[in-house]
Amino acid sequence: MCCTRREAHGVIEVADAAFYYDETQPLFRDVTLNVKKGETLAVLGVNGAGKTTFIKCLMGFLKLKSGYVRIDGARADAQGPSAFWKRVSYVPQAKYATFGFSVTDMVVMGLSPYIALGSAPKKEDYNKAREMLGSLGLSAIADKPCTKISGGQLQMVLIARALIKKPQVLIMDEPESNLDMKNQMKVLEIIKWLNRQHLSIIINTHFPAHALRVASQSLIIGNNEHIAGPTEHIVNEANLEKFFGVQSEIIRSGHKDGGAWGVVPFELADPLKLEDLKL
Ligand SMILES: Nc1ncnc2c1ncn2[C@@H]1O[C@H](COP(=O)(O)OP(=O)(O)OP(=O)(O)O)[C@@H](O)[C@H]1O
Repeated sequence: MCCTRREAHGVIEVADAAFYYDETQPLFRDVTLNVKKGETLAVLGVNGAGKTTFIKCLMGFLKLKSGYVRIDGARADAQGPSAFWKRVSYVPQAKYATFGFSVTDMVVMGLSPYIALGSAPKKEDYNKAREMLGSLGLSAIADKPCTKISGGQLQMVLIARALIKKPQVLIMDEPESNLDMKNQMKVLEIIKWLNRQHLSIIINTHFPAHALRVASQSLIIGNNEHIAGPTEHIVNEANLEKFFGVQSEIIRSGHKDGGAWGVVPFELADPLKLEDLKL
């Protein structure tokens, strides 16, 4: 059966991508991958490996040193910001809010590519925002200032802000890192549901089990090398030891919805020398 060019080549195409801050220490090079419609790619790697840098390059916040990114068939660096941000939503790592916008105002801001410059949001925009907050179980904090909610609540609000404009592509930087167990599950459920709505998603994550659960493809960025491919080939015990220096056991539960995964780390490949620590 025939398919559209986008389905064949991916909604997000990355070709031969390379980036460094310091030329002698490239963070990644020759990264080539395709994320198709309705697929999730998980990006993993140790702290400082370059995961955030990679997604900043995808969104044009940083310019690749070589290679290119295509979103929906068009070079990302050739699309105007308005066209680009109608297609793509970004959920940054939520630490704390510095501006005291209300939660509802923050979510309405997600519609900014559709609100003409100098115009105020309409009543229907606020209604959409309240509906989105309701769907994510956040109605109780709708009127609070973002400076007075927790880091995890802010993370969920930023997800609501990203989804309100109905993007084709969602890029999330460690969306579950700040969240309690239930909210982590909510984020994973949201990702799977969005895939079923044909969104293409990239998440940076520190949870290999989450990659196994929601991502059909994974990229692990390491020191001087990377690997990418189907998640079950990439996120395995050998690669967790190689790229993270941790010996672990991967366990699959018999959960009804495609299975849930557990990654049990049991030993550092390079143990700490705590006997040298003078307390
Ligand atoms: N603006 C910058 N200038 C120079 N070096 C930077 C800059 N931003 C980040 N780096 C360095 O680039 C490397 C990759 O950083 P990045 O934030 O992409 O890592 P990460 O994999 O997302 O880490 P984490 O898991 O800790 O969030 C780190 O060594 C970091 O110190």
